[in-house]
Amino acid sequence: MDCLFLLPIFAGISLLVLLVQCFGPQTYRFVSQKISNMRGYEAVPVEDDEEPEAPPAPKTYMPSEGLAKDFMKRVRDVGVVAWTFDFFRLLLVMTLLALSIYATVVAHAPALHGHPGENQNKGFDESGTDIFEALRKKGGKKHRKNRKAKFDFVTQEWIEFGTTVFYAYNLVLCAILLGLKAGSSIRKIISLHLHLILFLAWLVFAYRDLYPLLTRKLTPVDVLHAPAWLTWTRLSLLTVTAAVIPALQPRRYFELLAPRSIINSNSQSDQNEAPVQPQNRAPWFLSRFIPERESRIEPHITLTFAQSADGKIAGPGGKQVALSGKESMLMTHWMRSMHDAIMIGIGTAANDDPRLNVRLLPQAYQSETPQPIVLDPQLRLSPTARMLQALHDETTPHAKNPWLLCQKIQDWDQDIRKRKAALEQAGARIIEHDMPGGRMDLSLLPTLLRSLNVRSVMVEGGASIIDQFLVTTCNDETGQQRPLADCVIVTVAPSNIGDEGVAYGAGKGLQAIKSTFKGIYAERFGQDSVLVFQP
Ligand SMILES: NC(=O)C1=CN([C@@H]2O[C@H](COP(=O)(O)OP(=O)(O)OC[C@H]3O[C@@H](n4cnc5c(N)ncnc54)[C@H](O)[C@@H]3O)[C@@H](O)[C@H]2O)C=CC1
Ligand SMILES: Nc1nc(O)c(N)c(N[C@@H]2O[C@H](COP(=O)(O)O)[C@@H](O)[C@H]2O)n1
Repeated sequence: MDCLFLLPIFAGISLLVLLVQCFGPQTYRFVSQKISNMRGYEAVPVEDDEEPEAPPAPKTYMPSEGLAKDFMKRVRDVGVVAWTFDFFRLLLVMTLLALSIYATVVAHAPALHGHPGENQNKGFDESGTDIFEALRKKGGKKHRKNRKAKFDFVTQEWIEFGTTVFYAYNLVLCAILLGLKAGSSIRKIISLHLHLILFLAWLVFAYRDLYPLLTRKLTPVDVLHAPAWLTWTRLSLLTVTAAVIPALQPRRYFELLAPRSIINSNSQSDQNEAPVQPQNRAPWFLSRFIPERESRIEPHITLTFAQSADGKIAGPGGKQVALSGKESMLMTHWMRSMHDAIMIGIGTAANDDPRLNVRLLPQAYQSETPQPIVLDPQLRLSPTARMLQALHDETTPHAKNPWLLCQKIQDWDQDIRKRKAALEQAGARIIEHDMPGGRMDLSLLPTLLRSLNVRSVMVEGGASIIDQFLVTTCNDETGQQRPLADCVIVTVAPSNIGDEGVAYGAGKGLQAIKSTFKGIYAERFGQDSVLVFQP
């Protein structure tokens, strides 16, 4: 079999794998949710007069600023240079596709070279490149009468047709890539597929046409079937597409080579300090405990917070304290960027007025801002909260409309309804949930997250939320009980707050974590120790 037949096979395998990678986890989640719903109905009989739960409100996206501006924003997110490389690759693949169509037609025109086999020893007849003449003959009256003959491809025609299909598939992937968000998992997957199959195609062509040049007896295979200029043009373009572009295209993590600017951008007082390197480790350190988005099937829950050496998370009266140093704070922002959502209790939202964004990361990562979720049973969040104001601030274009999880609305008085209207007006999305006694049963959180299409959440406190996450369990896929949090990441600062500070875990601090989770890792970030616990 001719090894060029491998090209459409590569495209077919890539398409299948791509479909599994893109839709496999969703399908699994959908099926397992249906199964757990069915199980739930068996265990808890639904009362007759119970209202069926309303479907979740449609997703709120950042408002469009017009096609041109949205497009420029997307290009800036990906990086102008990286995007230009992608665009250049699209043009090259388009040219390769056109040349393959041309080669198919050449192979289809017997006037040019007859059956490929006939030319095997003498090479392609360069004088016969009047393709239009050849086509005219091929598509003549006699030929049209016999429709069947039109599809009567010889091997060489099938080979070129397969190559055309291969490039058409690559062209579709290149075009999709141009429109995808920076850092999205689907962008990473498609990019990997493109790199891999184009490189494999290059290997096949190199074996056919370059390897013979190193021998004394062999002739480049494709020169036997097509004009030499066509063979060498295709090989050169493919070399640029499959080898030069992937080698030269800037990668996102390159920016980490300039850590000093990232760290100092936020603080004047750091100017005279010696350069520090450890923050470079943050994404790699965290990736050991926080799975990649595309590999998540069940929602991943990370519980995280900072504490003083004496186990306090805030000062007297709940006063917010900057416990994390700049290195561990940067690590926390990396952690935020690695989750779909970030969740806090309304106590923290009211007390700290947090922004919950990734502002310490380089520009290219700003689009990785997680979805803010506030557990706010009575809708106490202020409509002027910073996370709502950010929606109307030009300097924070990636701010996401916060979701407020509140109790079901039927018994609500006029005041709460007014607050709801004001919060919605300010950009919040209100999600109602059963909260008997004003508390949501947190063991149902994975189910709720699945229904909201959230694959991972970083829970950032405060005290009451931390306490609940340390003791709540839920069912895993096999029905076994397991801790709700998949991992607990604690930044321990080398300072004491004193007895008046806000404690967690009934005052036991790290001991409370250790009773359920095993300490598995400790890493220094600047002056702070970051401890990781898993069940
Ligand atoms: N050092 C750190 O890393 C952090 C420190 N903090 C500190 O924590 C303090 C705030 O802690 P808290 O007052 O305990 O507030 P919190 O943030 O834990 O929120 C408590 C409120 O959330 C709601 N809530 C709690 N559990 C719920 C449930 N299961 N279902 C529905 N709603 C629920 C209730 O309304 C409750 O009053 C602040 O002083 C803040 O500075 C907060 C976050 C991180
Ligand atoms: N990692 C960490 N270190 C500290 O020292 C902290 N005080 C906190 N607090 C959490 O971060 C929120 C503030 O977020 P923004 O900086 O405004 O984005 C605060 O509400 C706490 O959840 N965390």
